[in-house]
Amino acid sequence: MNDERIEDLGENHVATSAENPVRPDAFDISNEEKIAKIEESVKDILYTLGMDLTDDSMQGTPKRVAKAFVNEMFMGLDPKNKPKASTFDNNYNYGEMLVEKNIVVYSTCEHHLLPIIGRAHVAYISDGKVIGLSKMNRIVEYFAKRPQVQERLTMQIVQAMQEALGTDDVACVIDAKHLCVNSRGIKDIESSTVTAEFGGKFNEKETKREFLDYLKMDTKF
Ligand SMILES: Nc1nc2c(ncn2[C@@H]2O[C@H](COP(=O)(O)OP(=O)(O)OP(=O)(O)O)[C@@H](O)[C@H]2O)c(=O)[nH]1
Ligand SMILES: [Zn+2]
Repeated sequence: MNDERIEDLGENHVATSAENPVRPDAFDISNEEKIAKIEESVKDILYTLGMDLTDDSMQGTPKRVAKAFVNEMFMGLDPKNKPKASTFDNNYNYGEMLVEKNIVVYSTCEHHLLPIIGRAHVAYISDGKVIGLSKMNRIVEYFAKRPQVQERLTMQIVQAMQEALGTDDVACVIDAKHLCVNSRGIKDIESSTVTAEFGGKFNEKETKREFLDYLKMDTKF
C-alpha cells in the first residue's frame, strides 16, 4: 500500500458520492501486473467474439487495449498521477473571477465503458492564492481519466480546485456527448449533457450569471 493512497483515501475511508468506488486492495499489484491481467481478459473477450487473434493486425490488440486502460484512459484512478496543483500568492491583487474555458474532456462512461467527449469550463475567485492555468486543465484531465459519470466528474473538479486554492469560490460547467447515448441504445447523435457545480460565491445570482455570460463569449483568435 503506497503512501499517496493512504493520503488520498484517508484512514477508515468511507466513500462519498463525490468519489469513485475504488477497491481497498487496488494498489497491491503493479501497473505491469495489471496490464498483463487485462491483456488476458481482452484476449478472452475477443476470442469469445470469434476474432482470430493470430491475425497480424490483431495480435498486439489485447496488450494495446490493456496499456491504453492502465496508462491513459484510467490513469486517474492512480493517486500517484494526481497533478501537483502549484499555487502562488495573489501578489497582483487580481480581484475578479478567472475562467478557464473550453478545456477538452475525454472521459469514459462507467456504465458502458464508452467515451464521453466534451468541454469543461472552470472558474474561481481568488482568496489570496492563484493557480497556474495549466493546472486547471490537468485537474480536469486527472479526474476525467477514470470510469465516470459526468455529475461526479464535475463535483470532483470543483472539490480539487477548492482544496488547492483554499476557497469555496469555485465553479465548473461541463457540456459533453456520451457515446453510450449517441452511438448505441437510443442512438441520439444530437443530444449532449450539461452538468454544473457552483461553490461559495458562485451560488450568488450575479456571480453565477457573470460566469455563465463569459461562456457565451465567442472570442476569435
Ligand atoms: N446520470 C448519468 N447517467 C449516465 C451517464 N453516462 C451514462 N449514463 C446513463 O446510465 C444509464 C444506464 O442505464 P441502464 O438501463 O442500466 O443501461 P442500458 O440498458 O444500456 O440503457 P440504455 O442506454 O437506455 O440502452 C443510461 O441511461 C445511460 O444513458 C452519466 O454520466 N450520468
Ligand atoms: Zn454509458
